Order: sequence, then structure tokens, then C-alpha cells
Amino acid sequence: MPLPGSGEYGADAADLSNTVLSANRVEKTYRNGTRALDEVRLDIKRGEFVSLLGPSGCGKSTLLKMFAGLEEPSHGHIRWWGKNLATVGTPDRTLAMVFQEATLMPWASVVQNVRLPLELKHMPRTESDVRVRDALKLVGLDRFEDAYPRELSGGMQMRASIARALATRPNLLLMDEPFGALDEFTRNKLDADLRKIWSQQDLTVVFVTHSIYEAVYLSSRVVVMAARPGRVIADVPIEAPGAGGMRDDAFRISPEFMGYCKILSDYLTLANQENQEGGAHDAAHH
Ligand SMILES: Nc1ncnc2c1ncn2[C@@H]1O[C@H](COP(=O)(O)OP(=O)(O)OP(=O)(O)O)[C@@H](O)[C@H]1O
Repeated sequence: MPLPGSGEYGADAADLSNTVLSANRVEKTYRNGTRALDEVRLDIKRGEFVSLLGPSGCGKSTLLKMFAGLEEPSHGHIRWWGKNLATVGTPDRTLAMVFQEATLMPWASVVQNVRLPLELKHMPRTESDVRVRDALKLVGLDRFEDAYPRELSGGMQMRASIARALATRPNLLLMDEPFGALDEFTRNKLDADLRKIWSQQDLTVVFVTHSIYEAVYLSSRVVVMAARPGRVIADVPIEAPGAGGMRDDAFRISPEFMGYCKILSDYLTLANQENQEGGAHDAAHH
């Protein structure tokens, strides 16, 4: 019997108006010949929280960079709100990216760091002040406006990095393993806060992670990828708890949570097996 989520996924022509991101048969081969992605089809709808989960090297970051417009597909195409990225730069359709490193300017205070993208857009100071204050409040850093990055813990630096992204009021937030370097307790706390922020805003999130637990806790859907070449092998909606249900600490130890972890763990085992077989296959060719 197929695992849940192993059926059809990809373009759903009837629902394009609601599609924030769509990857249609996207391939990526880097200049050194590495085939990072093969025929990826993926649609992401408005308001979804989608995690990309998969073994190292399966192309999660490559796909996210293409979603951010930082890399071009070698074949196929990506659409943002049904269009090319160059034509969607309207104020109500914006995207922001958060990386694994907080990438804060060390010589600037928290408030100056968070204000930077707005200054680059030449936003009037009265408006940027409101946005910066709102963003810092959302991430719980409103009492640390004047602190410098070196005075903040790793978790707080990441909060500042998220605030910098949120200050642009993005519709689409792309996050590349933002909490991977944090201890588990801090990571769980940031996951909970991120989920709350997402649930309160009109925000679509694509989140790269290695962690099954993090993916299940955060997501409305988890896309599992395999390597050599990178591709989507499963697309699993996380429907528990039911509509409006809270994902609190109790959810983390619930039978539903464990059930989803088991499904994703089985897919990852499959992805890793294919990875090893692919490796053996590659080796046989050398
Ligand atoms: N700029 C590049 N030039 C050549 N090869 C690259 C480049 N960036 C990534 N790759 C290769 O493409 C493949 C996919 O890499 P990518 O970083 O997207 O995977 P990932 O799933 O995000 O991995 P990880 O979980 O380890 O971050 C890997 O084999 C990687 O070595």
C-alpha cells in the first residue's frame, strides 16, 4: 500500500489564482555539472506553511534559492503569483528570505539592522519606524531595540533576523534552516513563536529543515525530497490538530504528532536508501 502523501502533486490548474509559488518541471544543473534538481513540480498556495524536508544534498537550498530568485532554473520555470519575479514587485506581493546565519551587521543596533531593508527602499522614516517597532514586537525583541548583535544570544539574533524580514511585510517568507544552529529548547520556542506569527498574518512560508519534528510541528504540508538528483518524493499534509487547533507542547507528544513523524521518517528512510543506491550507481560508473 502506498504511504499517505505519495499520490499526485504539482500543478492544479483550477486553483492558480490562489497559487503563490509554482515550480513547473524545474531542473538545476550547476556549472560544474552537479545535477541538483530534476523535474521538480510543486505548487504552494496562499497561506500555506510548507516545509522542505530531505537528506543533505537533495537540493532543498537550491530550490529555495530559486524561489527567492537567487538562482535560475536550468530547465522549467518558476512563477510567483502566476508571473515572472521581475513583474511581481508590487507593494502587496513581496517576498523575504531568512538564512541559517542571522547575518546581522555587527556594528549596528537591532533597530538599525531591522530598518535596513526599508532604508534601501527609501521608505519614509515615520512609516519605517512603525514597521520596525511592529516587527520587533512580533518576535519579542521590543525591549532590545538598542542592543548590538554581540549582546544577544543566538536565538535572539535569529529573532532579529526574522524581524528584519517581517518589517518588509512580506507575503512570502522563505526560510533556509533558520534554527538549525540553535539548541533544542530555543529551537522549540522559536518554532512555537514562528507558528503563532504565521497564524496571525496573511503569510505563506516555505521552510527548509532536516528535522522531522520541526517539520511536523510547524507545517501545514511537508514536501519530502530525495537526492541524486534532487526531486520531490512525497507531499504530506499535516492536518492535525483540526482546524483552529493549537500546536502547543501537548501536540508535540500527541499520537497524531508521532503518527506524522513515523510517516515522514519512512519517507526519509526511502530517500536515504535511494541516495545510497544512487551513490553506488554513480560509483559503478566511475
Ligand atoms: N553553487 C554550487 N555549485 C555547484 N554545486 C552546488 C552548488 N550549490 C549546491 N551544489 C550541489 O547541489 C546539490 C544540492 O545542494 P543543496 O545545498 O541545494 O542541498 P540541500 O538539500 O540544501 O543540502 P543541505 O541539507 O546539506 O544544506 C549538492 O550536491 C551540492 O553539492
